[in-house]
Amino acid sequence: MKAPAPVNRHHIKKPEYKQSESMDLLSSTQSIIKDAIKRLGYTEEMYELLKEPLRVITVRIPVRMDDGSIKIFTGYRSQHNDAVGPTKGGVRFHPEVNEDEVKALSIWMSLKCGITNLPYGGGKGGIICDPRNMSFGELERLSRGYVRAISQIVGPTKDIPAPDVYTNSQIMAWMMDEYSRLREFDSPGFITGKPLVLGGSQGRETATARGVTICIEEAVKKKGIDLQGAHIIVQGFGNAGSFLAKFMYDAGAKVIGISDANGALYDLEGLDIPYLLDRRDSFGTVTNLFSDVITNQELLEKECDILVPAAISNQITAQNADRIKAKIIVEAANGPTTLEATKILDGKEVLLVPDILASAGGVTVSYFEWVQNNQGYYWSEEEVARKLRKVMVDSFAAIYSISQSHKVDMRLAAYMVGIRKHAEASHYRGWI
Ligand SMILES: NC(=O)C1=CN([C@@H]2O[C@H](COP(=O)(O)OP(=O)(O)OC[C@H]3O[C@@H](n4cnc5c(N)ncnc54)[C@H](O)[C@@H]3O)[C@@H](O)[C@H]2O)C=CC1
Ligand SMILES: O=C(O)CCC(=O)C(=O)O
Repeated sequence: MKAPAPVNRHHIKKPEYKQSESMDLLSSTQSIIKDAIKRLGYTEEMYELLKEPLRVITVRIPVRMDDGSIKIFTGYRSQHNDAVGPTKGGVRFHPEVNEDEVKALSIWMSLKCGITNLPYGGGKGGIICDPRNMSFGELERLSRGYVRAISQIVGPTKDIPAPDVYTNSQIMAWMMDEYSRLREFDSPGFITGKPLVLGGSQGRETATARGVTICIEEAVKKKGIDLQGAHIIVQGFGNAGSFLAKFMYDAGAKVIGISDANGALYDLEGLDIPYLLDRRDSFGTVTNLFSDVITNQELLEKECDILVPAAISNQITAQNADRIKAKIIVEAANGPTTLEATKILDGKEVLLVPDILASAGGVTVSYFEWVQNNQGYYWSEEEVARKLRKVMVDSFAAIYSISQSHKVDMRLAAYMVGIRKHAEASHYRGWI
């Protein structure tokens, strides 16, 4: 790895898509839900219920900017299905977030909670903004404004937000503080991913990466690969990607590539991950400190044993799937691989561990945080790690076994496991 050099932002090349390929996350997820519901023997009415969220709210949030002007931001909160219990899921701050994406993400949260057997349905939120160009004060006012705008439909027994792309424990703290000013019956269980001093859980910050790590450990056993010395590429160096890279480095694997929104670093000898972790900023950016960067798309196509997309959606498509050389892909990001690409990779016998399984460690420890908040009794990091491991190992085994017995790919198997609880609960409630 070369020493830091003057900033040289690499041009971000968008991935190419085939004309016929669907990049629409909502319609893609609906088509798999349809297949899963049918294979489980449920009716068309059940599909009609579960293919869309029960509730989606769009809000407009006026925020006083530092220059004195007022800017109006648009935000969303989507609640997929609350037959099992309150809805749960993160809030992303991103310039390209939109209503359909938030709807799809809330459906995926239901699937994750179904797979890990948490007493929740799925929820998700988003605000169209670019926090990288906003001050601390502007971000605080936006976070508080969002909570005021959605306060009627969220709460510790209704819908519990958490961090996602470009949001963090500080933003969760502001949101919790705003909620506690609005509601008489304050509870830290309104939101998870909080700082430890405000009722956060040990292990939540690293939970998504821990869950991905456990999936990698299970996947290499299936493929007969030794993790020690295995070559790993991680796309994204934020909460999910950076801790994952560190866990892989600590396990003796060789992390040969990492990336962020500006480009990618690649070194066949292995990157110095602790050095990079020390230098990344709070948005998971580090490559702008280097001059010898390649593009994200070039990185994805490099030879490796394990590829972990841990950034954004639609990165592996029908256009590049054929050129992907990894033997195992573990999806830390939500929706990084299109359906067409999933089929191509399955044909190449790549073991693909899907997002709704691989990234479920985050919501699992968020659930632990909510339980600890509700009982007012806090667990050690070891206890959280032990409980998380059991959930992830059992979930991986259940999905792998369904994929083998039904001769379907791991994604469809995960949908079959994840949707069942919501279908059953909706049925028992007499909705269908
Ligand atoms: N934080 C969590 O607990 C969970 C996160 N996830 C998913 O993991 C993924 C990453 O989330 P976090 O690490 O939390 O976000 P983050 O905001 O901490 O980091 C995002 C990373 O992606 C990079 N990135 C952004 N745009 C990019 C682009 N166009 N090309 C390449 N890289 C780009 C950023 O530079 C940064 O390194 C997302 O898909 C998120 O939904 C899934 C489950 C839980
Ligand atoms: O921690 C949570 O509740 C949700 C995490 C999340 O948004 C996700 O898994 O995509």
